[in-house]
Amino acid sequence: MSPFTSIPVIDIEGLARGSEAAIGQVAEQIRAACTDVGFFYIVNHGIEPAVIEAAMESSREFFHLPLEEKRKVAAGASHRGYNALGKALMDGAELPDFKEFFQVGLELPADDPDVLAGQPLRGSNLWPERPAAFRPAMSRYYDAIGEVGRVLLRGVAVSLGRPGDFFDSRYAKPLQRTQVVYYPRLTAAEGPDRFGVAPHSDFGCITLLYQDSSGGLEVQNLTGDWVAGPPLEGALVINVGDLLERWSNRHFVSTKHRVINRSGHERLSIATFFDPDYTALIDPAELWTDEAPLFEPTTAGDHIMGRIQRSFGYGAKKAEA
Ligand SMILES: O=C(O)CCC(=O)C(=O)O
Ligand SMILES: [Fe+2]
Repeated sequence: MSPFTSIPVIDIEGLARGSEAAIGQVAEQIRAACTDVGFFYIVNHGIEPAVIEAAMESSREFFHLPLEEKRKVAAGASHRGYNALGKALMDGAELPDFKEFFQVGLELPADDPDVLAGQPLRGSNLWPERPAAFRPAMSRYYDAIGEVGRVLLRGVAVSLGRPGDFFDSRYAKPLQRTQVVYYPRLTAAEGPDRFGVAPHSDFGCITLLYQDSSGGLEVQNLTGDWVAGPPLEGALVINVGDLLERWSNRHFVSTKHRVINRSGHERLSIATFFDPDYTALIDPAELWTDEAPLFEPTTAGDHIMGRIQRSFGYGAKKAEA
């Protein structure tokens, strides 16, 4: 397999409305991209541009507020809300990521059994008072991108030789974490190469990313070269995370990537980690049955919490720098 030099583009229209043959064609492209690259763009995903623009605009306004104001919705144990500069340290990185971010999760009622049982990552979202449009705009985006995630997983299931609804029962109350990420303009103090996000692979199954026009996302191929993942009009960037790599018995690759904001101005992106239910069993023997499994079964929640605890100390460790 030769190392990739660009990221494929897949038109997913057939997944949402197409015939079995159309779904099969998209699934074939998804399979190739997940096997060889671990990254691909999707077009014709069906999200209205106005939904994306409203989320981006109100997020930009939020990040421009004074720090004291943003800190009123600082993230704590539930991992929802605002994270200031210095709060995220990728595994193995020397410096914390040069970014701020705000995280939204699945809204569950207080009497939901998982909430009552104290399941990690569950609970209510934290919403800032200002800007007033932030909550409705982010909630709409959250729902819309979750729908794209579901459609996409249909293609992923078929690409793995499973029925299109294979993932549905594993995504009843998904650990969908949607993060707006704000990368400040780099100044001389940081230097031109400071990582907005240090090289890492994503923790979960599937990530869906919208990025503004700044550029700066780079993806590492097998020979170690960094390949640009520039913004593409109307497209989302999709990538495989470690949990899907594990579930697929390493047939799908979770590719390292990084962000350096070389644009000379601020950069904004919205990353959605579309992951299964906390208790969903991740067993390669179930998804890839014709060979010996390389990994023990685990649950989505155990895997993701383990990774989150290594990267986010919420003040308890060196990420505070
Ligand atoms: O902002 C981006 O373009 C990518 C962010 C990313 O890789 C992450 O948050 O895991
Ligand atoms: Fe990432």
